[in-house]
Amino acid sequence: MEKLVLHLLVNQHAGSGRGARQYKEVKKQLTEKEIPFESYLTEYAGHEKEIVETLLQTTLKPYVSGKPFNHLLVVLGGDGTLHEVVNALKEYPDIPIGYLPSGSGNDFARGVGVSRKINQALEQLLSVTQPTSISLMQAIDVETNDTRLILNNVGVGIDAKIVATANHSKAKSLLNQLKLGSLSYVSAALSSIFKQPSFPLIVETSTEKKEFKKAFLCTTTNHPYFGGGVAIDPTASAYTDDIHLIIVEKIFPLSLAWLIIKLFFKQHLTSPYLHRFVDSELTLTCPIAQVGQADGEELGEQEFKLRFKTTHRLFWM
Ligand SMILES: Nc1ncnc2c1ncn2[C@@H]1O[C@H](COP(=O)(O)OP(=O)(O)OP(=O)(O)O)[C@@H](O)[C@H]1O
Repeated sequence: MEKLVLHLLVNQHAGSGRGARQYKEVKKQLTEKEIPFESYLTEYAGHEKEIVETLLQTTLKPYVSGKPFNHLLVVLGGDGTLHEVVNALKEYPDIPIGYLPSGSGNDFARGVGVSRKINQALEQLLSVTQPTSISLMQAIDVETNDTRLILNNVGVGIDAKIVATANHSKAKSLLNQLKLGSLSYVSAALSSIFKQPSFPLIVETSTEKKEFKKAFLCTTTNHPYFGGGVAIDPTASAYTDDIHLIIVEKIFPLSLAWLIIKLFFKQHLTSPYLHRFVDSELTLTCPIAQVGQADGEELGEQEFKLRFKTTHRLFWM
């Protein structure tokens, strides 16, 4: 039987340089184990798509059970890099993707159970013999019909502001060097939380329509984690078709502080200030411009009308 060739798509800048260090370790391990591999290093944001398009023409094939499968695409980077690759392969859900998390937050790895220790993640990857189907969200812009695949979550309001603050903070790089990348989201949260205004929001599920006049946090999630390991909905799972939406309305600072404490102890879902919707399909309308984020990538400030559905793709895990 031919050996599986790994095609490593690497963002060396992920996790403020963690990607480069982990790539070195992975190369060493693969060479020692005599596992054949090719590397493709991203040189700029968006380069992932071009690399994937070239590989699609030359190398990548869908997985068919019982047939030889010789070339595996493996992403080494953070959630943002994986998001780009998954979207570049939107039309090819049967081409499996392996993943070695090297970002700051690594929420997808947490959500699907991939180790955030590089050697263990590599061991996990190399022990896989057949791919697993994982549920992703589709975020469809109702006006334009543009569709993005989402690994983790889409946020409007405070979590998007936290993502933007973390992405541009000098502390992120320092905290990543100290292997405390997740804390960059905590420090961004502390500096953004009292600046975020409330905004109106309309939620439509298959059974109800609800309007919020003063929403503050609005996160649609595919699995429990956002913001580098905060379990925003501990009951969500990337192995089911349910989409979980969490909304928190603007409340007094003391009540908010109490809710945040409960969040860290995973006791927040029972709070009267928190609204939770679970459905296989839902629509979210924010009629005034707000900041948004998708898998930690900034969507800028805009009005949102998004329909969420689920879909599946194969991962080598
Ligand atoms: N060579 C590169 N130079 C600059 N940006 C890059 C490069 N390669 C990829 N990118 C972009 O960098 C962005 C962030 O990458 P990624 O999310 O993987 O790392 P991170 O932000 O450190 O991790 P996390 O999302 O877990 O916090 C992505 O949008 C990706 O497309």
